Amino acid sequence: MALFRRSRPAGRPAGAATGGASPSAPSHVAAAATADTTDAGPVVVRLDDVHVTLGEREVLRGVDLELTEQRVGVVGANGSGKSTLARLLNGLVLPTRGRVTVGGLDTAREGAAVRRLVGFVFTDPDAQIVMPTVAEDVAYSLRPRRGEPALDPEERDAVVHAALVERGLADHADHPAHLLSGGQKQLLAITSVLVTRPRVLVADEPTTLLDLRNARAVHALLRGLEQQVVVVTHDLDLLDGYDRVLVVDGGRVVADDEPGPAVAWYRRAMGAS
Ligand SMILES: Nc1ncnc2c1ncn2[C@@H]1O[C@H](COP(=O)(O)OP(=O)(O)OP(=O)(O)O)[C@@H](O)[C@H]1O
Repeated sequence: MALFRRSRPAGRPAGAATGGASPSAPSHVAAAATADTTDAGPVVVRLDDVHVTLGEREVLRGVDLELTEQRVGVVGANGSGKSTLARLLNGLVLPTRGRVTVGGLDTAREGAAVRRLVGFVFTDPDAQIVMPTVAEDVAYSLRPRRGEPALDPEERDAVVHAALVERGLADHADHPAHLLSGGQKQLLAITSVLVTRPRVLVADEPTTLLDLRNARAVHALLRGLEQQVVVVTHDLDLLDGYDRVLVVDGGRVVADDEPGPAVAWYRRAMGAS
């Protein structure tokens, strides 16, 4: 792919809630999630000359970005480096060269604090559902972290219940998580991430395993969140209304624009229009 002129507009600033009130998190969770940045304004995600080598292969090659928008989409061909880029944002992958910061926190040195700010949703919810029942899985996210007091069980259960009600999963609270449908599992995985109230949510192809109706439901959920959202997807139509779309190719961000021009450029580059 040829490099695309980077004409990214400023985009709508993040910070303003777009609806979808979150269940109230216990005070220590909320405090942990916001301890490292000011509450006002967006969390600034910065990548400075980031290179990532995995095995013998340089998967990302000199990525510079500053993300502050409420809704950012990431698209690109298979193997282009999208997942690697997404995983950098909460320290699941660290740069081989360069630096990634979130709210001023360096992912390489302050990974735990970064992960309180940035929640991550995987493609396959089975990869992130860890407890036997639906309610237990959400409660697991509220376990005390190092140096923090454990939650009062009643308070924890109330937070879990509110989160399940909000996502339409309350009737399944005591059901085995592995018996949920694919769409319900992804909702559970997202609920378990959101219950800790991250300020940024990164989702790596969260709808790839879902049918059209569930895919749309998950995208609608992501759209309505108060958090900043960065979503990797092959589902180009669902990026309508996003603030910014990045096109990744060969380990570089080759286009960076509003959804209309970025997606049109990507379709042309893929020979699909
Ligand atoms: N641990 C690893 N060791 C070696 N190479 C890896 C490793 N992880 C990923 N890669 C390679 O890095 C490249 C980019 O992978 P990545 O998963 O970021 O791509 P992607 O754009 O998300 O692809 P897809 O759309 O298929 O999910 C791929 O060629 C992949 O094979």
